Amino acid sequence: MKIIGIAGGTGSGKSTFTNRLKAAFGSRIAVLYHDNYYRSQDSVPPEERKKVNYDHPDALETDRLVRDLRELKAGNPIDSPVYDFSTHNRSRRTIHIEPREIILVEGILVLSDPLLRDMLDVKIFVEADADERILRRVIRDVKERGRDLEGIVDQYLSTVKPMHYLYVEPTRSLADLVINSGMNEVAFEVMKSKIEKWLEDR
Ligand SMILES: Nc1ncnc2c1ncn2[C@@H]1O[C@H](COP(=O)(O)OP(=O)(O)O)[C@@H](O)[C@H]1O
Ligand SMILES: O=c1ccn([C@@H]2O[C@H](COP(=O)(O)O)[C@@H](O)[C@H]2O)c(=O)[nH]1
Repeated sequence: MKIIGIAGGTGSGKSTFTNRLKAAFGSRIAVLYHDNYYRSQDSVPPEERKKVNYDHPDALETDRLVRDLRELKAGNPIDSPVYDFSTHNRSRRTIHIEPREIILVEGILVLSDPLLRDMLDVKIFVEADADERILRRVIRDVKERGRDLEGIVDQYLSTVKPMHYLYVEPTRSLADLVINSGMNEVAFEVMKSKIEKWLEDR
């Protein structure tokens, strides 16, 4: 089994790149989203949840993600948690994931944790200018994550931006490949060929 990590700032194009690879290989690839491993906020009142720093590594249950990857590597299926951004909380649902030859792991901080990073066969960092990333985030968070403009701006300035420069950006230098867009055709072809080769060789 090969594990590919896809990191990068919010709105950089990680999901775009991940989804393109997933679409090319279908059920031969499984995807684990680090976002789904945000900690449960059951004990935090709904109004307080907005103030949590979701861009600090401690907000994520990365040790569970590492355990789940180890299970998949050992040939066992897992039940991944599912996170609901509209309520800032883990949902009651889980996603059953069977072991696959290729696993993609996507999230802003997948290159930050040493245990997780050491499990990755390829480390990718997707970059994009900060202004483009925040503009994309505004549109996405309003349309898909039930947010309002004021809340997005407050959160961006208080936590998302400072944490990006503290924890996300420094992992760029740990990547094997730095790509300038999730739509980058050359990077897509390179990764597609690499995955095809892995699948042929097994
Ligand atoms: N190169 C691009 N050009 C235009 N829009 C893009 C590009 N990359 C991503 N987007 C759009 O920006 C939004 C955020 O991209 P996404 O891949 O979800 O980012 P991330 O997963 O890194 O947060 C999505 O609506 C996506 O369609
Ligand atoms: O309850 C939450 C949990 C996370 N976030 C934000 O999500 C992004 C990471 O997701 P991307 O898809 O990479 O943008 C992170 O910057 C957190 O701030 C949230 O808003 N609420």
